[in-house]
Amino acid sequence: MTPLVLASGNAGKLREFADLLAPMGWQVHPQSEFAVPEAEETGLTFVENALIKARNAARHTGSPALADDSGIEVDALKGAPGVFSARYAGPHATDEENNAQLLRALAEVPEAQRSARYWCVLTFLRHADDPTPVIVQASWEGRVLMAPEGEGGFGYDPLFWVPERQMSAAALDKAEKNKISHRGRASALLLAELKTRFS
Ligand SMILES: O=c1nc[nH]c2c1ncn2[C@H]1C[C@H](O)[C@@H](COP(=O)(O)OP(=O)(O)OP(=O)(O)O)O1
Ligand SMILES: [Mg+2]
Repeated sequence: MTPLVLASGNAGKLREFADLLAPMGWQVHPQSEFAVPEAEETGLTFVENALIKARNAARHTGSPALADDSGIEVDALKGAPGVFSARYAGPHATDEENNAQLLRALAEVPEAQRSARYWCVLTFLRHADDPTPVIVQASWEGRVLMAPEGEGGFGYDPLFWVPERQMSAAALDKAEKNKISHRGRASALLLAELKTRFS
């Protein structure tokens, strides 16, 4: 069977996708296994960046590729950091640096005005020149906490309060996060669309 290349270098995403894509019954390999060079994320939208990443991986491997472009949109910051979430504190920022940057930006903002949501766009390309990629997206509503809470997850999860569970995303267990998150719901949409189109 042709392997599917997962066009991401983010260990947190890769862990979540291991479970989320299991129902696909497809052999999924992270792009690191093929030494795919990192693509420059020059898009202004999640869709553009996800296409750039999937195309780059498909081009370098000759295999179908799936990419995830995601981030957090904070209302009090007019949607920032958005597509720049991974680079919020600088071009090679760590999760801790990005979280510290977000807390600084929101230092004067009270709890009631800290609404935010995660976005996740997934793109699937059969090959690098695929003119009809599968594109799905989903969001997840929450709020930015005043201080980090919880030990799990990755990225902004310690700062992301999940109203429907009354805990931070980092305090959710991983199956629970996958059930309700932006990535979990985008993955469900992707699997449904792949089934309709290709079976
Ligand atoms: O469920 C999540 N829980 C916490 N944080 C999250 C989540 N989902 C996205 N995020 C944050 C991480 C990063 O700051 C940015 C994604 O940036 P994004 O460019 O899509 O990913 P990345 O550069 O880490 O890896 P790659 O591009 O190789 O997939 O949003
Ligand atoms: Mg990235």
